[in-house]
Amino acid sequence: MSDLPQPFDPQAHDLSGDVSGLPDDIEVLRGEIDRLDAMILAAIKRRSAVSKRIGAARMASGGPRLVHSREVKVLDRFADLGQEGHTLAMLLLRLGRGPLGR
Ligand SMILES: O=C(O)C(=O)C[C@]1(C(=O)O)C=C[C@@H](O)C=C1
Repeated sequence: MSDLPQPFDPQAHDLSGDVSGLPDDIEVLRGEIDRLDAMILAAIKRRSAVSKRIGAARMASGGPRLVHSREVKVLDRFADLGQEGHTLAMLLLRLGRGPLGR
């Protein structure tokens, strides 16, 4: 096995929306939320770092800082969460590209 970090594999985790198998125990349910928040935070940090790497690589080869078509794809991905999904996707894009206008 390589020592290189492997791409995130969502299938290695139970991320299904069906929570009917969980017990009606607030402590257990809170534990699940804590576990998910830790994963979400780690995933957001990793996404931001990967996004910055792409931006740096693109700009190093003379490309633009932003790619509108890719941003539209990201926004589409979150569309099933409605307006909140749009807001969330915009926040993810902002975290990855850093402050604009500098
Ligand atoms: O996919 C790219 O080309 C990226 O630079 C990544 C990313 C993103 O965070 O998803 C960031 C900035 C671009 O405007 C579009 C998308």
